[in-house]
Amino acid sequence: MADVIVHNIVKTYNKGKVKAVNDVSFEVNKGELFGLIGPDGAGKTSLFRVLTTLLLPDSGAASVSGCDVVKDYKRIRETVGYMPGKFSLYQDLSVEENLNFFATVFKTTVKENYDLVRDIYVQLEPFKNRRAGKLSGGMKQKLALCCALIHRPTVLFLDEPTTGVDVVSRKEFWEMLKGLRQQGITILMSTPYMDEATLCERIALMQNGNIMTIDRPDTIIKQFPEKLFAIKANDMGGLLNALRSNSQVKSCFSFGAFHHITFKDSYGSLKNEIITGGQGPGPFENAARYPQAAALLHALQGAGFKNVEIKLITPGIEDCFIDLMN
Ligand SMILES: Nc1ncnc2c1ncn2[C@@H]1O[C@H](COP(=O)(O)OP(=O)(O)OP(=O)(O)O)[C@@H](O)[C@H]1O
Repeated sequence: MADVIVHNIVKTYNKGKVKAVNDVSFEVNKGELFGLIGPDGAGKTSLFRVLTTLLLPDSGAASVSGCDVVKDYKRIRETVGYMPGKFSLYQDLSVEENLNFFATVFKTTVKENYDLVRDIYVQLEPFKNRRAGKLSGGMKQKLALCCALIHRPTVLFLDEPTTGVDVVSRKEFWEMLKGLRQQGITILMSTPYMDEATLCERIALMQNGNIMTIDRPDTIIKQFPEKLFAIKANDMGGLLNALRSNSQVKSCFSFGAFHHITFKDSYGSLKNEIITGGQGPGPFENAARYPQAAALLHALQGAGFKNVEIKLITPGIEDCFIDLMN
């Protein structure tokens, strides 16, 4: 059953000049962990603000736990939890005071719902008298999550909860979300980090106010339409230029230690073969099977590149995102 229903929502700013959310529709099932994945400016915050009744949509309809975001806004405010992207707790109040404050606003007590936040709050307890403004980024994030949960929401909206947080805290945060899902809370979270996409049950890839695709992360990856290769050499800057001007290369993007490329010829009968895993580092081996990759290797070596390495890889969500954008 759908807990969040979004139907043709449009949200514009500046008298329609900026289209932040462009006719977006999707549903989030009860108890699901759903990710809205997209870069800055994609429209994630605007959509969250519509769903949490902080902004009115220009058109379209949406409901959360059966309540309409316009007509039933009071009910939604009582039943959902919202952790905004910007830290929005009271910096001058202590950890404990912030939590008590949010519990009181929602006409409940910390004691009443402590079981829901206990696993998170125990990590904050040693600092319970510290002012929120003096907490580390990871601790602020945990406190904000506790405050968003303290009234036992049915749906939790988390707007970029891991942005600007260190890697260890990000990992811990995802562990906490798994725990919350076991409690049956529906979670809708947004993130600009593509690597977090695979931690969600389903994701929507969003760009310029539009949803490009919605599905399970592994399904989106399987739908990547080409063979993808990772390539590196001694001169990565020169390699990028060489690849982008090579007539056989269809797309080329820099991905950390490698560049990712696809070829114009998708290898005919191999096109629909599912790639099950990366083939590990090492020189490109199967020249007969992938003649264009072998030819490219040869051409690059001929052009003076050293230590050229090409390997067939499984695409990641970022590869899929770039492919859908083009
Ligand atoms: N109050 C506003 N007035 C005018 N334009 C706005 C306003 N808020 C957002 N926008 C614009 O709407 C578009 C979508 O912004 P939004 O904040 O919803 O995206 P986002 O994906 O959450 O990105 P970010 O992480 O940067 O917040 C952007 O072009 C942004 O500049």
